[in-house]
Amino acid sequence: MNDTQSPGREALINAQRLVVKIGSALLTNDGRGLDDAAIGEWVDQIAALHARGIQVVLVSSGAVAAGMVRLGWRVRPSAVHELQAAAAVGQNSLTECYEGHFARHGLLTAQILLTHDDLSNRKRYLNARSALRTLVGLRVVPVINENDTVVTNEIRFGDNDTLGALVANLLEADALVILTDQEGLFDADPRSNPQARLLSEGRAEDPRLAAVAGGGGALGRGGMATKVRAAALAARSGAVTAIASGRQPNVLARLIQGERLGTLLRPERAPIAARKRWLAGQLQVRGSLVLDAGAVKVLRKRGSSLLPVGVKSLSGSFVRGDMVVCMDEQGERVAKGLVNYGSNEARHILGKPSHQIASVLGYMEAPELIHRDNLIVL
Ligand SMILES: Nc1ncnc2c1ncn2[C@@H]1O[C@H](COP(=O)(O)OP(=O)(O)O)[C@@H](O)[C@H]1O
Ligand SMILES: N[C@@H](CCC(=O)OP(=O)(O)O)C(=O)O
Repeated sequence: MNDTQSPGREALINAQRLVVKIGSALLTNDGRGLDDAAIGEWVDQIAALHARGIQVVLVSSGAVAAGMVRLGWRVRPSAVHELQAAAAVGQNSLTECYEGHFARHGLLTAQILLTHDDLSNRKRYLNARSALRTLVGLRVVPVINENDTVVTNEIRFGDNDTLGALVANLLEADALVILTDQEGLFDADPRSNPQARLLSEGRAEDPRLAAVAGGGGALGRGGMATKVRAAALAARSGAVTAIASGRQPNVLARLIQGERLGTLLRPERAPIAARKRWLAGQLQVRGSLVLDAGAVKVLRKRGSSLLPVGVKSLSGSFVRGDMVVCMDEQGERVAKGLVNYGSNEARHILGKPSHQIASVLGYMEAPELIHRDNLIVL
């Protein structure tokens, strides 16, 4: 750890998968339309993380604000149909803007518009999850927003903080980074309290945070209240949340280096424990593996990862990232976990030592079939 690193920020330093949310307050040049230069800089930062092998999924607001400018509207409408129209016009500009900037780095983007239904309906949730995982695996940067044009008032997330947290859950991201127009969460709204002090760290589920977090500005929607709630949601799957200013130079890389920037809100449980709890409750089982006695023993006694060498047979049809159940040779359930290889690939490597994976499959995704962080012993 170097001088600028702060203890407690290890979860960010080690993050392999990030959800970065950029808010309307930041994206839209004080209501003058999308801030193309600023967007270009965030894209440069995301591309730099990407080049280091860190997966980044972007949740970007700004459609309504950009659409308003294109339509020549000076005041944000309150009628839902007008907001929907503005979002439809503005989403085009937003997509175009990101696509152009990511193309400078040779990166593809994918536009994903989600509604509440997509994440609460089990089937659509799993579809969204596998589409996002596939895109990330293809090294495409997903750019997500709420599908404002088809949602009605009652079901809309409204703010993208909540959407960002749900996406962090969906992808079991290590961290949710919320970039906004303030340095972080203060002990009072700094717009109305110049004496307000920045809170550097806290627990995502601390009930006292809700009391200090107020509403949003003219362009943004949720303010800090929704960011604090988003941190609690993200914590359910073990993600830490950082709330920081998008105007800080190189903010993403600095956060990932562990620099004490913005506000860090940590999950109650250790990330791995929270993540396992989440995994246990959330995912549909797609297949099963039969383990030999040695593998059963190390899973139960040492909490080890499951290597292909300890697996005797498999059934079901699953893809990388799906949940499977592990059983002993007598049919007793031993563990559940997320596989690193789909059933078609896994079949070829069962019973084989990990150093042979690359020669059998032509590539190696990981030496283990299920990593211990993704494994729940039953
Ligand atoms: N305790 C607080 N600390 C910091 N900002 C706060 C706090 N309470 C309310 N706010 C307001 O939240 C705003 C950021 O939220 P919002 O306008 O929704 O932005 P975004 O579009 O980035 O989500 C700030 O500009 C600030 O006025
Ligand atoms: N989906 C909306 C985003 C709503 C919004 O402004 O959210 P936030 O940035 O969280 O305050 C849009 O693109 O305009």
